[in-house]
Amino acid sequence: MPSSLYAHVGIVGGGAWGTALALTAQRAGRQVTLWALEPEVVDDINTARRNQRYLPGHTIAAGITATSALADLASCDVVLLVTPAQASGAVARQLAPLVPATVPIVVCAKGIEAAAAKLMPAVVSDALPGHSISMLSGPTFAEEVAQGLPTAVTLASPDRALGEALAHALRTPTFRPYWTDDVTGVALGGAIKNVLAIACGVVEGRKLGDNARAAVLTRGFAEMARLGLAMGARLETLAGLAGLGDLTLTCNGPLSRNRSLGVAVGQGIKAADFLAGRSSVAEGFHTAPIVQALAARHQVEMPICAAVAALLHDGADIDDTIRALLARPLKGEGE
Ligand SMILES: NC(=O)c1ccc[n+]([C@@H]2O[C@H](COP(=O)([O-])OP(=O)(O)OC[C@H]3O[C@@H](n4cnc5c(N)ncnc54)[C@H](O)[C@@H]3O)[C@@H](O)[C@H]2O)c1
Ligand SMILES: O=P(O)(O)OC[C@H](O)CO
Repeated sequence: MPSSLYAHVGIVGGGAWGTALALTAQRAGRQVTLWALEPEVVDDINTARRNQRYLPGHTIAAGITATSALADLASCDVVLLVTPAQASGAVARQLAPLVPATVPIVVCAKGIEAAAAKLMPAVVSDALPGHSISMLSGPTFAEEVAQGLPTAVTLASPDRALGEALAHALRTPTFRPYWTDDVTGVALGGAIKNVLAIACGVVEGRKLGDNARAAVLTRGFAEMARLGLAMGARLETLAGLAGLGDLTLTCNGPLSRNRSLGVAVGQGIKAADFLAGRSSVAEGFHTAPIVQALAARHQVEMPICAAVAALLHDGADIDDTIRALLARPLKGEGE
């Protein structure tokens, strides 16, 4: 019996993930209104029942209506914000006069805003004062979710009852949300795993071996945990679906755009050249330097993330960077 709460779900963002979440919400028995930036995506969904540009190969069910007008989300019971991190603040500010403050917002972007080095919940809360801001994250390749393959996510809400109600509203037989009140942990885990997935991609592209990938993943998680604890996140969240779970998926799964960027960089291709002409987002590219700023602010060491930022943004030599990482002074594992 589907939950009767949150019967009408608004989704902002017609990319791969917004579209997969629209399919999920519809399967969960919701009426769905999906806002997309590109008029041709709106038209493709409403007329051909597909999103050829961002999620080809899936039929968009009739219960999903696409729109170019954010005002059409005014009557939704909940809004999922599924735009890239760097665009989410601006889009949320456009929503402010349109959507009543009683409507909860669920942020699904995995990044950190560059301008103020702020996590997504703070960015969206500034833009939409009075709204309750939740985060949905976890190991979720849009393609697999769209196929209806089994997937578990974390839904973080400041209010436990809200998180529980949203989880029930979005659950399907194959989409299983767990709830938590650790919004910071979920926001941070989803952002940092993208940077570490680029690092694992570099290992792959440079043919450094499976040992090296396991080392990067594990020591990368130590970096995530260090910053997370300094920022008030809980270790159980970082070790959960939105942290370690997503890190494992993205570092190993060939579907990851972040990992693919890292593979290209490891093969000697410049990040800018790899990303040129792509309309899909690799959030870790933007997140890497911001993580550096946060690490400095909170006085924690994050050498793998720093190496990724240097490779992507400072033109650092790849072999020198790898050598320097390995040559760092030895230390105790828990230090
Ligand atoms: N694709 C996935 O498997 C997946 C899974 C979980 C989370 N996410 C996260 O969801 C977010 C969206 O990613 P995606 O994969 O759906 O996108 P995508 O790469 O498929 O497409 C890019 C999207 O960004 C939109 N966009 C670009 N500039 C914009 C702007 N200025 N204002 C509004 N929209 C703009 C485009 O219209 C398009 O919808 C990212 O933070 C990503 O990390 C993605
Ligand atoms: O393709 P990526 O690297 O953006 O990863 C997609 C999702 O975040 C995986 O959970």
